[in-house]
Amino acid sequence: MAIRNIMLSSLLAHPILTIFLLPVTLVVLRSVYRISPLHPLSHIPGPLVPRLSSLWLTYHAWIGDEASVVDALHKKYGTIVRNGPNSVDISDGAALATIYTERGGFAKTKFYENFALPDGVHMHNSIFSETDPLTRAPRAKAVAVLFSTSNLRQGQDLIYACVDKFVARLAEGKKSSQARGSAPLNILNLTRGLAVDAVSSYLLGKSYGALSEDSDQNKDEKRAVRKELAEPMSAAGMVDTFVAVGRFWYLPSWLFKLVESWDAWWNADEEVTHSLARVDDFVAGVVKDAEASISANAAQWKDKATVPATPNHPLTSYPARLLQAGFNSSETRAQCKDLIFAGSDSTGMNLATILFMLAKHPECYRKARDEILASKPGFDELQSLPYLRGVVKEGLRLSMANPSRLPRIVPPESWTFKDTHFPGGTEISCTPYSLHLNPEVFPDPFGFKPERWIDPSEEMMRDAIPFGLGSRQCIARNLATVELYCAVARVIEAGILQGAVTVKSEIEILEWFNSKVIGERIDLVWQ
Ligand code: HEM
Repeated sequence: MAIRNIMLSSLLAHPILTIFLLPVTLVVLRSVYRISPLHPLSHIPGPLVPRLSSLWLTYHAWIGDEASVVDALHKKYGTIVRNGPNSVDISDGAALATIYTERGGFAKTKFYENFALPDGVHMHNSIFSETDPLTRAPRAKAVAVLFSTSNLRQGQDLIYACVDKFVARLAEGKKSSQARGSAPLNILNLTRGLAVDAVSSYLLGKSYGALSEDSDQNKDEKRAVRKELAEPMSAAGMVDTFVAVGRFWYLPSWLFKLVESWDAWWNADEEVTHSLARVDDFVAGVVKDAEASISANAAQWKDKATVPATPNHPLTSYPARLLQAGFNSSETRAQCKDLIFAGSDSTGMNLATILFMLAKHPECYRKARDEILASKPGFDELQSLPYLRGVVKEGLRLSMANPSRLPRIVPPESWTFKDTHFPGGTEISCTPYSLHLNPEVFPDPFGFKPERWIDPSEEMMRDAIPFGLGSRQCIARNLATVELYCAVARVIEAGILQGAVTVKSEIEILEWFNSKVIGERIDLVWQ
């Protein structure tokens, strides 16, 4: 009692010192608690610094080596490792089912909400960034049918139209590269262009026109496409801006907003501003078209059976479905913008990686070409060609479009995995990088070996999670898969990769949530 009174009176006597010392004391006490045996995760192995502070993960996310650094922890400490004061990563595929799939899986962590999108002054969570399953459900339900295999089959002409334009641009790029003495062609730019055009044509009811010279795009864009087919498409600035958000997504929301605004100001660039405005205009246009179509067809819509089933009909497009499900125009615009981002970055990166690997491994290219030329597959046969399937699956395994952990929260009732207990509220994750490069499941993990998928083990099927898993897996998995198969098959069939070689031996990335290809180029030249 006496000690307490002495402490209190000295603190009151020096209020300035108290204001300074109190938070420092609290931080020190919290740090001591986090590394003490009293902490509920004290039984999980891991190095000292991440146990002390979540700044460790924040730092590694920022510099872009999070996935490989966490993988190195697994190599040192085992399959279950503590990578933050309240955070654990598991590199054992047996944990996937409970974390992501069974009974809807565990909820996404709050920092997903840092990926919310603006529409003017309003921020909206997208289907991706929404953490509350009840809020996400009606939005996902409104659009899910567009991603069904039967809908995609009906919309195959739209996808093939984009793919054929892409193949033509790639062929032009090859010619121009050869004419300029083997100048490098940035295929990432073209694959991203295909992805934006496929998503916009198939889901938004109108092509963005990233690959078009003869569309109604403005002159600057036409010139950019013509110049060397390696200029960034106009949506690139917007896509890169959202990719870059992944480097500080672990920050608390208030700090995230400050850092994001500072970053936008510090890195202000005319091209990015133009890109953001162009995507905003495009999205505003498709939402307006959907609204006009809904009011023009109000009577027809009353009888749902009369609405045409074609996927790009103005009444059945992605924005039209959201509007008719009762979501306002502002939110619908934000959801559409998210598609342009989610749909172009990952599909573009995966397709470019597959083409890069085929150029790097001409023996694989020859096998895939022989198979395709022998079977002349239609849309429905593509995914059952064994070697082509191996090429696509191996590309998805190695491309690391989303290399880092997919974090979730252990529910309040807690969870025990293989005798290790995790209290409710623990941040828990599996990391695609560690699972995809696990030599016990994928021998010679860095090697590009399509044949390993001809008779895959159960563990391979379980641990390859390029699209995530369970109820929050990629909503557009079927669409992205169809795009990859159609594009890879048509590029191989056209013989464009004959004589192609890669400029670099590896694709170097920053391991942000959506990885960034360093230099934003994946170059090929032709010999
Ligand atoms: C090869 C291409 C693609 C890959 C590898 C990919 C990967 C992923 C992954 C890993 C997730 C889950 C993230 C998590 O659990 O935290 C995800 C979710 C999502 N993706 Fe994709 N994606 C691809 C293409 C697309 C496309 C083309 C679109 C849109 C047209 C899209 C839209 C979405 C959306 C909306 C979600 C959130 C789903 C939800 O939480 O309910 N993705 N994607």
